[in-house]
Amino acid sequence: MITLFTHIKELIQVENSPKKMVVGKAMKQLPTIKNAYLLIEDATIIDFGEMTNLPPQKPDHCINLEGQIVLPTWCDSHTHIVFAGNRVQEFTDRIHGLTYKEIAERGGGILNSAKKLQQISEEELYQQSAQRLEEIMQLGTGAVEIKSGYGLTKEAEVKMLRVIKKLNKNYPITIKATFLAAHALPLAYKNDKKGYLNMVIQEILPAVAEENLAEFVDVFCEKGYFSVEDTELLLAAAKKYGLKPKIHVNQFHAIGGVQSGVKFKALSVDHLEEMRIKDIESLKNTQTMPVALPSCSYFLGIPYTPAREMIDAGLPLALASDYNPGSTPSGNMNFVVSTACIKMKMTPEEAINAATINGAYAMNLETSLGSICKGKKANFIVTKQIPSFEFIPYSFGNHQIESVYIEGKPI
Ligand SMILES: N=CN[C@@H](CCC(=O)O)C(=O)O
Ligand SMILES: [Zn+2]
Repeated sequence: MITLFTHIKELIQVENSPKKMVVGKAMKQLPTIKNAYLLIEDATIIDFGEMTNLPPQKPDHCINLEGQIVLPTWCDSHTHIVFAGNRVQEFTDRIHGLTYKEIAERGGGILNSAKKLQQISEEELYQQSAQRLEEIMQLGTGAVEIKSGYGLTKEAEVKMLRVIKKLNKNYPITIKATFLAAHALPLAYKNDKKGYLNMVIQEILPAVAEENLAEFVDVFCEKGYFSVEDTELLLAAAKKYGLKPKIHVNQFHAIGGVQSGVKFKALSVDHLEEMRIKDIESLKNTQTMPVALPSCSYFLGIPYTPAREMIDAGLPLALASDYNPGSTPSGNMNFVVSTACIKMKMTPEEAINAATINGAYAMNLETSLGSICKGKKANFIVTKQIPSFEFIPYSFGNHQIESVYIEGKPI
């Protein structure tokens, strides 16, 4: 079926041939076409251009989008949306003065989520997670990465990853799975980190690979969680199974995780709230995408990733939500883009590049998503009637979405 969208006020993030990512100064450029048309066939973009150049067409459907803007759906490259219940109690504890670290040391935090997740059935976990997935699709997300890491036992990690696989099968949104058993040290291994890492490497990793449950591997490389040495041990083991690293680094402390990421050719290094000059230097001229998670900084009241410094130094940057029950109970990429502009001083052009094409790269999806390009998936957002694309981040806390198309169909 062929659908033609006409009189689009502005078609955002267009490209003639797919690029890998947008880097440094180039992030200020956001290619657009005013008064545009967009032609899709089933799930694929087949043409676009200026209305004045529209070739004669006999589409099955024709939709007039006068006054409305069209942009690619958000590519959210870092989430933990498969989780059980919530951690609202910790939210109020933090208001009363406890820190994220203190809560974790009391057995709250990731271990609290792991306990909840271990207790519920795969079906119940699927239902809760599907609800979150539907919610983010309505908010304009058309591709998402989801991590394990609230299981922390073989059974529960595999349960999480099977839920991710089932979501991928049942929903049109593109989903990538990441294996994150090294997210926290479970109570059963409280004084035996080596034992836990051995168990992850010898028992869980082969099971995950056997069922083909993940494409990426992640480690929470942080003081009090996993050291650089632990991280490298795990990345090396995962490499044997073909899992590419996407790792949590520099959230609270800069301990060398960025350098490990670069050394192991990580697809991305994520968080980066604490960046030293040498961390920025290490990322230059590499294939590793730095990923900022501004909603996490907002919710925890921790520093924002120094986006300005990083982009001005010539690095690319992607933006993602980090949707999870502890540090970011929100998967709203519209809010992420606004917050990046307001708090990190990214321009709207930079933020949109970061949340579309660079996010796609951080999931290995840049050839099929992240821009309006012939042959790419017809995943796009149609806005309400708004004055300009800058209005999207400007109107923070609201969203300007009228409809979301995933694989060519409105959802
Ligand atoms: N920092 C590690 N992992 C998650 C939070 C996990 C949690 O608190 O449940 C994050 O990316 O912020
Ligand atoms: Zn995370």
